[in-house]
Amino acid sequence: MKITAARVIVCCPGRNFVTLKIETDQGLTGLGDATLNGRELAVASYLTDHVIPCLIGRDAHQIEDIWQYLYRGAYWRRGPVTMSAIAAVDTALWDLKAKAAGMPLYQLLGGASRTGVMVYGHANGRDIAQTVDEVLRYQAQGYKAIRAQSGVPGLEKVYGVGRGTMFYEPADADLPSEHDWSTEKYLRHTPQLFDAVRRAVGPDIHLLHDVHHRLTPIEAARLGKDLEPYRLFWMEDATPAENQEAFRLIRQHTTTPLAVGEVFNTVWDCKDLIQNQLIDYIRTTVVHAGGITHLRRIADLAALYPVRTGSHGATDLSPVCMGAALHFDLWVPNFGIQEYMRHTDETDAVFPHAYTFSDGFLHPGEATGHGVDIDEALAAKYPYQRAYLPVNRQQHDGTLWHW
Ligand SMILES: O=C(O)[C@@H](O)[C@@H](O)[C@H](O)[C@H](O)CO
Ligand SMILES: [Mg+2]
Repeated sequence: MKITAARVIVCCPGRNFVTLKIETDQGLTGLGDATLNGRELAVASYLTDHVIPCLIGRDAHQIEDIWQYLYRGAYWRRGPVTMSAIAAVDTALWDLKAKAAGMPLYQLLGGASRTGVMVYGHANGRDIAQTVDEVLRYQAQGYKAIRAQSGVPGLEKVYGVGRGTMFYEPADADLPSEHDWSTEKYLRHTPQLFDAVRRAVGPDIHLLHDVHHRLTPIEAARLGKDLEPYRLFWMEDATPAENQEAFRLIRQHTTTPLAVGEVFNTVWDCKDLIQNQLIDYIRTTVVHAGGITHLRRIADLAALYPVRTGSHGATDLSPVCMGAALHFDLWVPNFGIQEYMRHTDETDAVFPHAYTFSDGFLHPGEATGHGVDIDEALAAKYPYQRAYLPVNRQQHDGTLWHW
């Protein structure tokens, strides 16, 4: 099956998405997500100007060889732009191979290891009361796992709380908007949030929280200890993880499970975290960690320790990534949980898909391939609109901090 053409489709149905479409001489096409929030055009150019010329004429069935060619052959390895581009090619090729085999992607990976993919929803509120109401709303919809993020008294804007409650979209301006931050106010407030949430939902709902890289290791250790009475499923991105060793300090002080990795793009970013059992869940994704091919390698390393998967699934990962992720999640033996921030109706219309939600679980469906398509005519009605993620400054002196 020869690759005859490939093109990048950039669209903005409420937010920007970058999609790679690969065509073959057998009339089959494959899709891959290449969306990198706030840096979309960098990946679009990497694909169009540097990758696609090398794909034409290659055998689409040679997924591994093409992956190695694009990784080793780039010389400049790793990084979010390179690995998102490789991921898009890899995902499209797995889509093609499963379609050519006449089966859903999860069957090609090794079949279903579970009946469905447990997901967690995002309950966000401007304050504790509204966040509790949102958590109860998700519980009523059948979610078994719910992430809670709320505004912090004294801070105007914080991560995870957007305009309204149904959808949170962090890329909110033509140039980066500025948030203010106070670790002290956050550390005082968050245990109160989870005391109220746990009292409201009872003991059986999995509760999650995203610190979003904001704390130092010792501050993260303190928060982990303060949250222990509320039995979190995980505390995510407790501290920036370029220094993987930093998690050893957190690990020494708390039994609150730790998750990290949505910004990682190869196994090298998490090798030490996994091998030293400094985390419990690895959050790497199909779109940002080199596609299905590389994500399997990360999951296999994690399975030795035993670290489970908990892939990122925010609105800025397209339905193409979500579809492929669900096939991966249904198969992978050391599955933990899948984030499901949901997309808007206009996004879902551009990306028709086979996956379905029921009673707190997603299922990828039985369509061949990953089961997600793109309506190119509709996508063309939503041209790219530059949008940046915010930046964050310490409230007391304006120091640029982690967003
Ligand atoms: O866990 C999460 O969903 C967050 O960390 C994301 O919303 C993240 O802020 C965005 O994906 C960044 O583009
Ligand atoms: Mg996160």
